[in-house]
Amino acid sequence: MSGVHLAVEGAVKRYGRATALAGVDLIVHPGDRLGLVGESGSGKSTLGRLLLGLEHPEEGSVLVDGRELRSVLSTRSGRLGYRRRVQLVAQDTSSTFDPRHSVGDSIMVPARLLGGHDTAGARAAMEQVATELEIPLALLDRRPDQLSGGQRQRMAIARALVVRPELVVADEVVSALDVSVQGTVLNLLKRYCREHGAGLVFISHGLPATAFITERLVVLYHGVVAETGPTDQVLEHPQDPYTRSLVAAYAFSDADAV
Ligand SMILES: Nc1ncnc2c1ncn2[C@@H]1O[C@H](COP(=O)(O)OP(=O)(O)OP(=O)(O)O)[C@@H](O)[C@H]1O
Repeated sequence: MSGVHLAVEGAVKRYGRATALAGVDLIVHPGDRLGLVGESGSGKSTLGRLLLGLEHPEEGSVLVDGRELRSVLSTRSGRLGYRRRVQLVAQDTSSTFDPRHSVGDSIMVPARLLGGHDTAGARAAMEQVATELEIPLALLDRRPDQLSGGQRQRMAIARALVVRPELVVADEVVSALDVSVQGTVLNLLKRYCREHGAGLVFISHGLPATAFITERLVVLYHGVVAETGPTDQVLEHPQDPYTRSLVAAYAFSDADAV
């Protein structure tokens, strides 16, 4: 796997009068496990959508392997290629799965469309990824409403990983889960990235989960990058006042939990 190199340069994104991103620079190297943290409204999800090419900046650019993402996505083959390489796992699994179909059927859609598998190949790819994610195969026949939140989240990860993406953008994927289930989901995601050399952009409010799974942190504050650096370094020696307050709150809630 060669890996995806993404560069965001001077990205500005506004929604009406709200400025979600006010000039953001960011590089995602192949195989990077990067955390995007910051308070609600700081622009994390917007930046994630820019990386996925679901939206484009009004100013500045997003480059994939040195090419403008917008132009890569302008052709059908470019879109399919990029969707195969870069996959989103969202928190809201209700939009990931069609309530009328089994989750297995939904997982086979990208396997066929993006992975190029026929039906038998898509089934084999699905069963392989389910096994990797420790999903009992019988659960694949269930509809989404017949699964627990944790099971559904794991299925959403399976749907993203079935095409063997080189980069996974995970937006608040564990925030709604019990702490015990969070650990399992984080471990499975981390294992995929390690075993396949895949990159990860992990968007989260939760510093403990982000610290566990990432190697580098980008702290967003009001649509700008307040601080960036190796995860351990940022958490142990935060330089920016906002990062300090974020880390202090984390240390406090950690002490609280003991
Ligand atoms: N589709 C949209 N329409 C209008 N405003 C939006 C839209 N998406 C984001 N915003 C605004 O842009 C700003 C950044 O939002 P964004 O969702 O990127 O932040 P976030 O850090 O991911 O927050 P959260 O953690 O709450 O998801 C906010 O002020 C938000 O209200």
